[in-house]
Amino acid sequence: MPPTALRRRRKFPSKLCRCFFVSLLNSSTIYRIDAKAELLDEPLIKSESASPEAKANVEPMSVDSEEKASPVKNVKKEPKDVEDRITDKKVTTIGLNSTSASKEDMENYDPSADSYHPLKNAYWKDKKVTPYLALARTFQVIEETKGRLKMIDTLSNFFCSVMLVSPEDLVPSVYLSINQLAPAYEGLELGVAETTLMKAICKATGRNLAHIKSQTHLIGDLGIVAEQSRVSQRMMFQPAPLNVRDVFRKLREIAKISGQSKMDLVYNMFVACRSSEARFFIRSLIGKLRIGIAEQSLLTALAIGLVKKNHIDECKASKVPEVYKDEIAETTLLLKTAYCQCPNYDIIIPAILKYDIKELQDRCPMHPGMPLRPMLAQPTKGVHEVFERFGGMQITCEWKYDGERAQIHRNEKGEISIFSRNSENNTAKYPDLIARSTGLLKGDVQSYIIDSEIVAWDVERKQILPFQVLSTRKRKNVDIEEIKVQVCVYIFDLLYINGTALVTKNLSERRKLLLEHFQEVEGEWKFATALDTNDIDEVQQFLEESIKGNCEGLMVKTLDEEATYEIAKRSRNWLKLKKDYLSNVGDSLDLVVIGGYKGKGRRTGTYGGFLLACYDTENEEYQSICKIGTGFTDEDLQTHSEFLGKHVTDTAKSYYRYDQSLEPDHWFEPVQVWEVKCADLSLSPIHRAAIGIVDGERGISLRFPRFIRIRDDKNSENATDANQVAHMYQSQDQVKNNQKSSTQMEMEDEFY
Ligand SMILES: Nc1ncnc2c1ncn2[C@@H]1O[C@H](COP(=O)(O)OP(=O)(O)OP(=O)(O)O)[C@@H](O)[C@H]1O
Ligand SMILES: [Mg+2]
Ligand SMILES: [Mg+2]
Repeated sequence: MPPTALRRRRKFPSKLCRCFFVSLLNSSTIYRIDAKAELLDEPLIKSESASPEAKANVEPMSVDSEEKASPVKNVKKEPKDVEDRITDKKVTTIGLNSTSASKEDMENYDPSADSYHPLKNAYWKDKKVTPYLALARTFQVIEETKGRLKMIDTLSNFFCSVMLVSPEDLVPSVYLSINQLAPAYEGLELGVAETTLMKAICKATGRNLAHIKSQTHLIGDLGIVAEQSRVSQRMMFQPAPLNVRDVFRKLREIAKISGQSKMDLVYNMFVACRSSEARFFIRSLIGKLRIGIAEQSLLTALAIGLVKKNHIDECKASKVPEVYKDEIAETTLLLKTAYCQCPNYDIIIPAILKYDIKELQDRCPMHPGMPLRPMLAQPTKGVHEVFERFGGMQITCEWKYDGERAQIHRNEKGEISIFSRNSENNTAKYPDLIARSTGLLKGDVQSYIIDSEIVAWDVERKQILPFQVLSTRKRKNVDIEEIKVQVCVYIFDLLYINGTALVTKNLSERRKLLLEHFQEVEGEWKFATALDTNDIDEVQQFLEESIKGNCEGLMVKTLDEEATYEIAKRSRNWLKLKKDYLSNVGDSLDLVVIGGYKGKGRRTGTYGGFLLACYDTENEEYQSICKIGTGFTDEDLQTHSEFLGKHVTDTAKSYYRYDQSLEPDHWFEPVQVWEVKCADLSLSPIHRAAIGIVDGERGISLRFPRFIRIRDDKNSENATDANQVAHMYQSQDQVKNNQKSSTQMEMEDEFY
């Protein structure tokens, strides 16, 4: 079955549309806001000698002490006097054009409510500056939400409000929602040590360090401890309320400075935090927001927010949800596609606000220095399958090198950047490549982007070394003098040259330009060994040669037809043919470790087994696929236990799908990906991988899974996708032949 036929219908747009419509239709409420109440949002001074009138307008000094780490939905009733100030006096009824925010609006801010109206409920609309509190409350409700669709809808409501009333805050709001300070590839990290934060919290709240430490140990979250500690905070001056753009600016500043001034800045910001702001400010600094919003959810939320914004005025009963469903799906696709070639919100967001979404791809072009999502390949299990797929199309076979994918960029200034498969900036890892990069050029080359594989190289024997050798190379702060593992780069594609993107050209043209502008240097820069042939025996022989040449097998690619470079796609125009998978599964899987089982016997003191999951990109959830206890050395288990022990969570994440019978001793955050091989894939009554694709009730599990290695170059959203799992299951011979063996009960590994 072709992979497209495996795709389930996307469920979420219609549900989201429903939420959207409910929220728009319920939005005719008339709001009562006290004109005076806006004063409550200003910086206030507590003064014992203040006049009674003055006092009436002053936020009580104890406001923090009244705030609890309570969910937004259980908003505490204000004391009568405050309530009076908001509602009793000078009550004015206003509609859409309200100009002032009431404390009530602020306290009740809940973008997850069915009645939420992105314009009417954006209580900051008169000031046009987004309060950090609105974002923190959004995070708070998202954290309490179970379903991913609802989480995304909530975030889209907030984004829509920002787009409508304070659009210049959209960039910082987006970065804060995924806890980044800049595009991921710039690698700007906060790096504030937990003890520094604890000290700042102590100083601000008067609590002692031992207390904060023990609370953090107990609760497992310094963010919550920080929020609760603020109950004891007393101060003469209530600092000005925080807003999104200042918080973002300050976080960037914090990332760039060190020592006492860093500590002071953290302290000053923390003191100004109100209610849940403290929780999320501290979590941002730690680097774990814990709201479960990652890149794909964020992009979906942005797209939905954009559609909501575009229809904010015209949403009448005459507009049927179906109309929006398609628009949401199209907008999401266009946005995600543009993001693959331009993963930079500083560029994308102003463009979506200014131009039609259909222009986005042209408005945000690729350019050197900014990684694009690499094209990926489909696994196959034999030369015959390759020929079945490609029919009469002209193909080329290239050796498949087993190293690390590298997208190498040179901009007009001559600066070189190297990006991993996962678009991480690996430039600092390869100073040796940068030093010798001019040797590669032939003729007039100012800028380029090449696609390649870096492999470890034995300089004396002049041969490729296994991946394991490359993985021992230092990752950061590499000093060129101290490099022990030499590397050679095997180039297989050219995506950009001298200001022109080549991704829409065919491989044969791209290859021609590659050979025209670049040259090989022995043991440093090589073109991937290739053979253009449509002869099945020659392909078979070339495969054998590639194995003798220390490669994994072949990559088979179309040359002229259907041969463009498909950014971010797992394309059927690139097939991988791996020697050791020719007869069974076709490929290894890259799975996320979501739980650990305590070891027994020899494995006491470490985890003895783990629960693994694949990633379902459509529902954005992790689905259990197998338990694993094989393939680990004692040292591996030690390393895994130490690392994963730092990422234990109290309960399973709301976006983990598993059967109760699999409940591990510890759940983990989805932080690590492992490459795993298995004997085959079978239908499972317990596991949830690809559930609903192949079978409505049963998922798919791996039989005899074996740990191969950690995939540092993949994050958990790059793990093997549910559709890939389904495809691998379907491609097995026994399934194809409809034999019953695939329905046998799973055989789990023993962990002892
Ligand atoms: N000639 C080549 N053309 C393309 N890719 C190559 C070539 N030689 C080696 N590679 C590497 O092979 C990879 C594809 O196969 P591999 O099984 O290693 O993928 P992966 O990194 O595990 O990702 P996935 O399993 O998600 O496809 C490419 O990403 C690239 O790093
Ligand atoms: Mg590889
Ligand atoms: Mg792989």
